[in-house]
Amino acid sequence: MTHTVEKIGGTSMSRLAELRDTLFIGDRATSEVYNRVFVVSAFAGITNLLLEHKKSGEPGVYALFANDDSNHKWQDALDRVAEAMKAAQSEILTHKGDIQQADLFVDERILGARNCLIDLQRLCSYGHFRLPEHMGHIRELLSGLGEAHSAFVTTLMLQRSGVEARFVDLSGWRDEGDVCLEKRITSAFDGIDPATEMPIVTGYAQCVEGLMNEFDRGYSEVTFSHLAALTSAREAIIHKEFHLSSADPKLVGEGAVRKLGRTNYDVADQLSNMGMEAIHPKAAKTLRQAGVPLRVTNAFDPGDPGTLIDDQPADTAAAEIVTGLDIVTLEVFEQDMVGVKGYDAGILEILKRHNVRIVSKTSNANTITHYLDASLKTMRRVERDIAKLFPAAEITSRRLAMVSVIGRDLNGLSVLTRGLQAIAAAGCEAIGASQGPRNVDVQFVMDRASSETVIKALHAELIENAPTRLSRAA
Ligand SMILES: Nc1ncnc2c1ncn2[C@@H]1O[C@H](COP(=O)(O)OP(=O)(O)O)[C@@H](O)[C@H]1O
Ligand SMILES: N[C@@H](CC(=O)OP(=O)(O)O)C(=O)O
Repeated sequence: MTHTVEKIGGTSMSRLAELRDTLFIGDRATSEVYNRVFVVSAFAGITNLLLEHKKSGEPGVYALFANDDSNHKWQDALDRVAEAMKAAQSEILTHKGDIQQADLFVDERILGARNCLIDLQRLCSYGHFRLPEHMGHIRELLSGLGEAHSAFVTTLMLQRSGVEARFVDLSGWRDEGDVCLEKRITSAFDGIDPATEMPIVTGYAQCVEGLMNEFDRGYSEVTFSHLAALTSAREAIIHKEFHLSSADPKLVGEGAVRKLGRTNYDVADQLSNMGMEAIHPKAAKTLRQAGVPLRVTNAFDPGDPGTLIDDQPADTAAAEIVTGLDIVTLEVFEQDMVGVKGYDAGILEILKRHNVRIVSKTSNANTITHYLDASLKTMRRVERDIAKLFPAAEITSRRLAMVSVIGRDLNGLSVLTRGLQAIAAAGCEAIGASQGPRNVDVQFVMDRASSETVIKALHAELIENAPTRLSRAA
């Protein structure tokens, strides 16, 4: 096969009209327009409204429906989704006929979802049917609305510009079959010839495994990687709003950050652990196993080759990325812990039960500290369960931040020492710091209020001042 499979994230999707003139068409000859399959995310913010906010946890339709205290709340939230979808498409579509078609599409899908949820509530008012058993399906149904919408709008926009674009809806809308992810993708691609048409594929794919159930947020990269692997793509490409850079350009400055020319899956894994999702870890695995090379590019800089991600080690040691994450530390202190086994296992079991993501951990004789990515509401439940299991323990949760310095090879760079000095010189305090013997990341923990200053200070010390061979971002 000679085609590529290319994914566009939500932030970039919201600038779709610009993408038409750079990524999709630009100054390409007709022959260069095709042999590219696009997988799209929902427009920025839509999945947050449908499910819950990815960062703040603010409830969307799903979360409101799940704690259904009043019928109005989730219904109003669904209305807000429709409004946001229509607002997004009005920025992109210019032809009246297209806008009308897209409005109808939104109305039809939102009405369908609304009816489905109402019917389910009615059914579950009978004792034999339990709402909790269906929540997984509801989450799947709602997720799919966002990507179906964005793919539909993208197709309309491209067709209006003369591209043979084809809407490929993997969301299973009103579909009867129970199919696995592989079948869902391969049967949708039956009869599609990427050489003569451009498939615009929904980032959500309905399947018996349940995409949300298995992979949760960031699922569009899972669809993307499977599609690339199953169709033996020449290359899998993720288009982002910026070049994959040594730090967030919005925070450190576009002029100060460096573009990553190349990195490996080890670094990509550390980035997703820090919530940065350079690529979903499960998606990286699929591509790695299928031997499909991965590239991350700036969607708005089409002439640039971007960052190649493979499984190769670095030629020279270097700090590559500085990135931060708000975390909650869970400290369990018990004097009797010293020399006794089983405390850690007990805590882990509780964290697993509450589905809490562990970012990192440290322990000593009588204290186990987990650095977690969790809401305070979940933390209260976790603390309650730990108190029940270890009644004599002192349990403390604190809202802090973690900043991590990541690179394929950090050996010999004294990242920990230089990092602590840079943090102190910037007038901040490191509450914790850790580095493992494998030396691909060094983590610093501090107050949330100082995390941005720390990112800038570490970036200046370890990347801007480093004599690396990374090139500057254009
Ligand atoms: N190291 C980094 N390199 C590039 N962008 C980064 C980095 N860290 C954070 N970002 C931020 O990530 C944001 C979203 O990136 P992107 O992956 O394009 O989102 P999406 O998947 O929603 O399209 C950008 O607006 C940028 O500010
Ligand atoms: N919009 C979905 C799917 C996705 O993966 O989006 P993005 O590519 O913008 O992370 C989500 O937020 O989970």
